Amino acid sequence: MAMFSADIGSVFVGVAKRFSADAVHLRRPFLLQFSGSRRLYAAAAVRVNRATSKATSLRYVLPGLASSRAFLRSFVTSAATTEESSDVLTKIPPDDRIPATIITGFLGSGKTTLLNHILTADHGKHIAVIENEFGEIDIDGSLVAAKTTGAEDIVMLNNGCLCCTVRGDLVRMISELIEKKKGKFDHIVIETTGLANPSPIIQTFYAEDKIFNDVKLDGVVTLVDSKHVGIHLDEKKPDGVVNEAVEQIAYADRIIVNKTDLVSEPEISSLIKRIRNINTMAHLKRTSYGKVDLDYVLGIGGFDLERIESTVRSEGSKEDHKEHDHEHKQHDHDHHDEHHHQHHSHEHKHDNHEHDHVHDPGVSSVSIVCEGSLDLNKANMWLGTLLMERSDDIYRMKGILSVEGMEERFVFQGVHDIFQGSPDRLWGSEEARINKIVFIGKNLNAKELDKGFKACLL
Ligand SMILES: Nc1nc2c(ncn2[C@@H]2O[C@H](COP(=O)(O)OP(=O)(O)OP(=O)(O)O)[C@@H](O)[C@H]2O)c(=O)[nH]1
Repeated sequence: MAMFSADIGSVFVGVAKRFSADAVHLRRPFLLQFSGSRRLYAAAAVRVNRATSKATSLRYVLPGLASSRAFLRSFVTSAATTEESSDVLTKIPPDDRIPATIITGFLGSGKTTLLNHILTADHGKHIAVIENEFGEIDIDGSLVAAKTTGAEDIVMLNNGCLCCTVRGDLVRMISELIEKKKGKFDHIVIETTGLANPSPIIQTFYAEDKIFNDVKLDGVVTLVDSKHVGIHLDEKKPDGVVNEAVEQIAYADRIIVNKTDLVSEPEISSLIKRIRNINTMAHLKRTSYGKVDLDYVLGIGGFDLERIESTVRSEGSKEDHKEHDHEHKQHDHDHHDEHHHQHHSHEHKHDNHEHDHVHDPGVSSVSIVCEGSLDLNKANMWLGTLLMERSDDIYRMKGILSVEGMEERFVFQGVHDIFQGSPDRLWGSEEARINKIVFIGKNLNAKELDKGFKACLL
């Protein structure tokens, strides 16, 4: 069990076990534990390390006192690797990390257009931009620079795709930005190449201490070219090769269906259905020339435990219309969303052949909604085993859980093998304890997930 040098004795911390190089299956439960009697908890954001026995980082996100969520703090642990014992040093920086937004989308989908829209809008933010151009000439960089008034800094990442060869450069650049310009900008926007798979970029924010300590991932915004995306979604890739267009949709927190001026209404509707089949969690908007409100793309808290509710509640809603833009307004529509949510979940559980008979390469969303309380040990075992065995295929997940003996709801989110969870508000005395989980991933078996989850209920 890990030990913490910081004064968190009163905090009951669940610690994931570390695994040796050849460990494929859990020897002990992947674990979150709670002290039912205290309202002070630590949550664990845990990177399950299957691939290496070298020291890596476990991350724990400490919500601080339950009443003061604004003090969400993070502390990083550098841990030894033995399974049974590890000395963990903790640092607790204040939660003033700089938010970073990833803008992705296939070639020509409108990423630079959106970026220019962001940079030229009147939002008072100082934005540092990281442009990833595939090739030696930074065409996008000059396009952005030419039109920019709001960018504090534009850094080019050339000669490679952010998702593979230049990931190290991304780390270096963000570190340099922070070292040299900290305080001069308050948001980072990263525009990926059209061929980037967002996953490794997302993981960089958790895997790299240098970044994690100073920067928090705010969200993944995916532009979709309504006119051309169909061809890319249809493209059959060889085994083991990802379809970037599908992946970009799957990882998104916000989907912007762009270039709607070039297609008919029925085409847009059919595309939105198809997108929803891949990702039910993201908010979605249709537009042209990337014209969306800035708070739709900046400050969205897509990886923020405190905002999970808005995702799982609105999950399944077809589209963000004007009146659904803001979270506080979405709450007015709870009943509607809830209803739709459950209905949607049902569809996926029993019929994966819905929605125009489209089969994007095995990437889909699965929702589980059911009332009851979980046996903690069983839930730990189930979730832990699932992540150990399937984390490559589970792109993103979010949920709100009811755990037996716990007065608060437990909220969590994950990206592959990174898991982050925390108790949040108390369950209401009259409130039905309804668990909600959404998975987005490859080859998900809805029935199996549903069965596995329900077997953890008391
Ligand atoms: N008709 C139409 N054209 C658009 C729209 N949005 C962007 N464009 C145009 O589409 C072209 C590509 O837009 P960009 O913003 O450069 O797209 P991108 O995703 O940055 O492109 P890459 O960097 O090549 O991946 C440009 O000529 C834009 O002016 C739109 O909504 N409608």
